[in-house]
Amino acid sequence: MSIPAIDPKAPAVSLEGITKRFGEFKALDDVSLDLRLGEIHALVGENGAGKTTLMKVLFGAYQPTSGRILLDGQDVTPHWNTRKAISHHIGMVHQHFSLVMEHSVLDNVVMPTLGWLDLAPDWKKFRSKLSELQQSLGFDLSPDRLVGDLAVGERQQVEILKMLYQGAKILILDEPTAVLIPQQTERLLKTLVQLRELGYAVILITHKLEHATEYADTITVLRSGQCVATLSKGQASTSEVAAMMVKQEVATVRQSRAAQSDAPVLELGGVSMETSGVSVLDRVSLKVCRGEVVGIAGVVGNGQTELVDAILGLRPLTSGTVILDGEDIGSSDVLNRRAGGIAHIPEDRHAHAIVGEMDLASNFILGREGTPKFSRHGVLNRKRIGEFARHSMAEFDVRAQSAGARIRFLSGGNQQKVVIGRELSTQPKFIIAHEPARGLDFAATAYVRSRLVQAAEEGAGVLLISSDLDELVELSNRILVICGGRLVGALDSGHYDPETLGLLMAGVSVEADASVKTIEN
Ligand SMILES: Nc1ncnc2c1ncn2[C@@H]1O[C@H](COP(=O)(O)OP(=O)(O)OP(=O)(O)O)[C@@H](O)[C@H]1O
Repeated sequence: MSIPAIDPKAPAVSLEGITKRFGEFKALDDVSLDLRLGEIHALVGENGAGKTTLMKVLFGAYQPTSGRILLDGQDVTPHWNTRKAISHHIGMVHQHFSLVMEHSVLDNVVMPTLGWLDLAPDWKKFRSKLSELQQSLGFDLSPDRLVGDLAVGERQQVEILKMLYQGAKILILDEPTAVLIPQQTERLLKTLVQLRELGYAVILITHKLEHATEYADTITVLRSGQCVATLSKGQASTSEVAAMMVKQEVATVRQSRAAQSDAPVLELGGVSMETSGVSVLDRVSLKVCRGEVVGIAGVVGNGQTELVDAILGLRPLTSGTVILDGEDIGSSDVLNRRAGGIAHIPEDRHAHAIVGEMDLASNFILGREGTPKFSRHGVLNRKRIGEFARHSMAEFDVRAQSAGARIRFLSGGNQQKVVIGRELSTQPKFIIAHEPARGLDFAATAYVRSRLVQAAEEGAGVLLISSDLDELVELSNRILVICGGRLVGALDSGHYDPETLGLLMAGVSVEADASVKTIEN
């Protein structure tokens, strides 16, 4: 029997007329997409456009309501599921990694491939196979390290290794750069290009449109569950793709123009913190005044999370003072600090900001259930909570079926908008915004940034902690640089030189002019 030649141009996967309903709601409406081996295919669209849902259909996590999934021309739709998808060489890295933190890199990569009957697994062989795989990708993870001890970029490498080890040739990555710092992002994109050269097909769900226009061979644009364009490389510019994605006007973002007062709304004096005897914050002193946005730049893991914990009262200080609006709040607990006017947009919404099983309305008032606005004599005023939620949904453009929908069924970006809406609607004196635009599409990002500036102009002080330098430069009236738990530099607006910022972030001392203050403790 002769072996049929494979046409490299033929689609490896075709999704034909996929419709997906959740109850009455149509998340996907007759969407088609062809994916070829040896291509990077970007999938772009606003928050809630249906990108993840479409890929979950391909990965077998959702059954389509109608439409067909074709692999090499064969209809595999009936009873399609994740197990079958993996056996047909399809792999997916979700927005939230599915790794076992207490297990090693080797265990995480190999275990999913072991069956119940593998009574004497050959770990030596697995180890060398993993090592070969790492070499071919230029990864250098110790197989014995616990995944819980790895940085987020390294965990993502484990997810990629896991997919490839399982034999995936069609790789789906859902917003892989959302959690990465710029250097890691560049690294990941290089890996994807390398995989394309090796003949793999990569589907890249992304809000970074420049990544789509620069790296993808094909771009599919989704809007409100429909495919509005399929573009070849070079066919559209980043701003043209952006225009295809949105219906509404995109907010313009600029720095706060509020008259800068000298009265600090938040003041830290010599704040230090230790974890198991190791210094994680070292004599941090800073002031945030009403009307200003102060940016904190730093490589992730240099004390940003601890800084937030110190301000919120989540962990004890070894020394130092925390003053809110002239009042020493060092001995107040978290609830009292929040009641005193601190709002917090946390970096990890799943761990710290939403309760997935609760509905949207309950999430909109989380932490304020007991206030007179929403309850009386311990009984929740459901009508008022519902009205408040519907009003907030409209104001913050949260797209969901209703205020009664469980929040875990919302798209990632819409969940983030709920958190931001909840925190800003308390008219706080001081806002800690930690990676506020993570997972948001570009229009929502612009909107959230403009709302933070608006909050500052209305009199709040904002501390913006971000790994996105563009965001810091765009919004901050001043930028402070944190490295190794210490503030090491302060830059004034108009003097944000990326090179100086990068050097300070890396802990390298710089020759500074008057606009850059290096901070010596
Ligand atoms: N299991 C589910 N039940 C109900 N509705 C759902 C479910 N999964 C997704 N949806 C809805 O389908 C729509 C599309 O969601 P999806 O997660 O695919 O969007 P997305 O384009 O990936 O957005 P984002 O960029 O914010 O991640 C959203 O309105 C979401 O609320």
